[in-house]
Amino acid sequence: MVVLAKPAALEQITLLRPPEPWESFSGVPAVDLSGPDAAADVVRACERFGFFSVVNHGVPAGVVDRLEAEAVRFFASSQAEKDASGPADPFGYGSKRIGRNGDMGWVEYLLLAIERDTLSKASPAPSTALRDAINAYVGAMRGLARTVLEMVAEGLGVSPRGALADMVTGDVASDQVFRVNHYPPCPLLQGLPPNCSVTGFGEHTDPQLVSILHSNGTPGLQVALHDGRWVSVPPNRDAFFVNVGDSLQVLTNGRLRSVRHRVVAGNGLKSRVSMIYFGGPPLAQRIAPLPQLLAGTQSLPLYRDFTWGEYKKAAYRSRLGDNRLAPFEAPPVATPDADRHRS
Ligand SMILES: C=C1C[C@]23C[C@@]1(O)CC[C@H]2[C@@]12CC[C@H](O)[C@@](C)(C(=O)O1)[C@H]2[C@@H]3C(=O)O
Ligand SMILES: O=C(O)CCC(=O)C(=O)O
Ligand SMILES: [Fe+2]
Repeated sequence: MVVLAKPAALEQITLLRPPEPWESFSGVPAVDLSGPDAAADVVRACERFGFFSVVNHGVPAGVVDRLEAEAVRFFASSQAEKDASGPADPFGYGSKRIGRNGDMGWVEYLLLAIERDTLSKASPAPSTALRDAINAYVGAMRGLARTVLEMVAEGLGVSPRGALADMVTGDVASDQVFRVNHYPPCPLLQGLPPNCSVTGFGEHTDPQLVSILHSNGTPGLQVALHDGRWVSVPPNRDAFFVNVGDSLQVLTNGRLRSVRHRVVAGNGLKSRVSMIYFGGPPLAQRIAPLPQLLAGTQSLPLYRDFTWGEYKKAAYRSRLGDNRLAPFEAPPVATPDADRHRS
């Protein structure tokens, strides 16, 4: 049988989205990390949205600006130069294909593995300047991830305060990933109504504990609220955005829920550039509802125990939009009432 490759133009047309209202959401919680109530504010934001921005975070603007400038330089280089760092499998330069299972987006990216606080030697090194800028940035993101996870533990009453943070930034080498995404303006949208868009990065949840995102001033990120409504997140160059990931959902037995999010590329002239640090634990880390959060409550564990390595393997076999936690949910407990109905 001859299998015909899907023509590129067709692939692009399937990324076109029907016109939709772009409701810019003013309700994204902004947590002041230097404030006295930061821990409680972080937990409240995680419970309500699984998503929030942080300000007064202590990350020098120069670290962010330097990486953004190097990233822009990399994506502006020739296709042959970029392809020399690819294909992303999973690490390296990728264009339009996201993951290995058929997902596509109007995006090009660098996906890189981090070892402790530097770019892994196995990751491609596009240029020394980019590598140095990434290392400085990732060092800052590890610090921010630590602060946020310590605040989550404190706000939830989990001790020690470093219990969650140590999973990502502790002594044992953890599974951290770093991604720089570039969403160029899409020529398919020229001449279409202004509320038309293309899928930049399809809807999904992040598998790790937390992800920390920064973007330039171009909008495009949308998050799903708990009532299912999708809203656009106004960009803020001075802030970082934090996503609760699937693993933190399990560790907190569903009290914090991972946020579904996506990126749409609109009809504007400006590219969107985003950089995201994904804080995952060591492969052998057991992921299960924390006993401290179950003690003294009527709650049963909603998930069975698994290791991050098992979850990651399953995640990388899934499609972007899949509910990756469903196969890890605990089987329903038989109650006398349920038994009566069965007999
Ligand atoms: C389609 C996929 C891309 C992804 C691996 C997966 O099979 C499902 C999860 C995806 C995701 C989403 C968050 C991060 O961007 C990412 C690096 C991750 O850890 O999980 C991507 C994966 C990827 O791009 O390879
Ligand atoms: O590029 C963005 O703003 C978000 C991308 C994203 O969600 C991801 O890479 O997992
Ligand atoms: Fe994501």
